[in-house]
Amino acid sequence: MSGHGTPIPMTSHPCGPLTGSAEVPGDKSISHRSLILGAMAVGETKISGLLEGEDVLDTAKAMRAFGAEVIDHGGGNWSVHGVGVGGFAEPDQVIDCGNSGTGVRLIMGAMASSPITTTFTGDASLNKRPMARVTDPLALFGAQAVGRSGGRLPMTIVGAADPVPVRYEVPVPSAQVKSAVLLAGLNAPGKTVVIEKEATRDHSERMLAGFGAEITVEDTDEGRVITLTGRPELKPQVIAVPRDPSSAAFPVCAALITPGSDVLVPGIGLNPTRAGLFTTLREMGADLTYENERHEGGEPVADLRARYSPDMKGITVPAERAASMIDEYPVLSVVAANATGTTMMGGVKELRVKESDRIDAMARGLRANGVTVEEGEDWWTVQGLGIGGVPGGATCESFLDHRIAMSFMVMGMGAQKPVSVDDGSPIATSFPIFEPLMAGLGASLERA
Ligand SMILES: O=C(O)C1=C[C@@H](OP(=O)(O)O)[C@@H](O)[C@H](O)C1
Ligand SMILES: C=C(OP(=O)(O)O)C(=O)O
Repeated sequence: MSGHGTPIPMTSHPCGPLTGSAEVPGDKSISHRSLILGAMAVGETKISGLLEGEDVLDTAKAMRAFGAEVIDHGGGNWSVHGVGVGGFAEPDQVIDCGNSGTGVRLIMGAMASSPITTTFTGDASLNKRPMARVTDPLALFGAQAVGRSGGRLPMTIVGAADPVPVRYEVPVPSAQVKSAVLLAGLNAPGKTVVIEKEATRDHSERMLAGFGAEITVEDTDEGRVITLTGRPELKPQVIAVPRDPSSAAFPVCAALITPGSDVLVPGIGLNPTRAGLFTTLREMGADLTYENERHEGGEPVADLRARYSPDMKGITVPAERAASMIDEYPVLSVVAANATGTTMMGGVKELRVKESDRIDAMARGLRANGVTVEEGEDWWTVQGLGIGGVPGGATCESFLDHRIAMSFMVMGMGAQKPVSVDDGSPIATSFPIFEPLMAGLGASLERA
């Protein structure tokens, strides 16, 4: 798990064209959900293309601790023999979710309506992140939580012996909170209703329907209203995990800012609740096209083709697009530094409670490398220096945050001087093949 090991300092050198095909790993959000819902189904779920990053491996380990049989068949092929809704055993060990907010919050939801007690912990980053956003609604089901001050991990959840269904309006745009409530609702008799004012990624809703749960989604004046009927028997599924658009963002953005590049990123999930970055890049003038558009496993998929784009312009990113690209703002800010004019990113308060405070982490590293950044509580602007205009030459802190580390590695590829990070080890949480994949395209990454 990241944060427990030795830091890995890394440097990215300015490089020539990036070319070829970038086969990025499976989607992290869908991978977590496949394992968790597989563990709550009756029978064997088969998963191909699972992301074998540390975050997801920690979720696999947790599902074993709750009694599911989780088998790694090699090559991204996994099977999960589930124990059924309400069938979780009480783990006899602390559940360590490493660096993963998704892992810990979804698993808390999945166990909260069962009469078992579980203690959760994580690495130094996860143990700083807010958990009350999940334990508040879980208390409505009858679960109790005792954690550190400020609702932080380590934390013990005493699941509800007699859960009741709830109606809950999610106060922050968060698919993790929405999903935790839905997963808890699975073992509550009756209808659990979750309302979200802004649409967030909908993988849980899609996958619950796929597993045979009774779930409806309505767009109303109060927002998206999701209604789930509790105590279903979930039917095991065969799941092909699409490739992760949040990982695709790195080779795509690297190609846009590196002279002469032409990179194909095949088979990327383009669920509209996830594709905001690509829309934004196209609005900035990026030469980014969708080829071979198709549907796979109920999700829209395309091959992305990104070519060097010397004429990108700064834009105001619509605040209502934030949820559909929330993990992509760090790398977008690197592209913004290589565009002309100012890029304004508003409505992004959530960036401050990710693996790091991502506005602060990016602002520090961008400034150290010669880029002007202004920020407020829920917005930031990046002053573009034009293509190739980033001076570079400095070392950035990654704050145990994979997206920060990878974003600065991308920045180095198009900068005037190399860019370094103090610790690239968190990259393994979501994109374990980042270094060989980028090197295969022509990037020059070095471990110090
Ligand atoms: O549900 C999910 O799989 C995720 C939801 C998002 O978090 P929030 O729910 O905190 O916005 C996102 O940042 C995270 O990487 C994955
Ligand atoms: C925010 C992220 O993940 P998590 O919340 O699962 O730690 C991310 O992957 O960018």
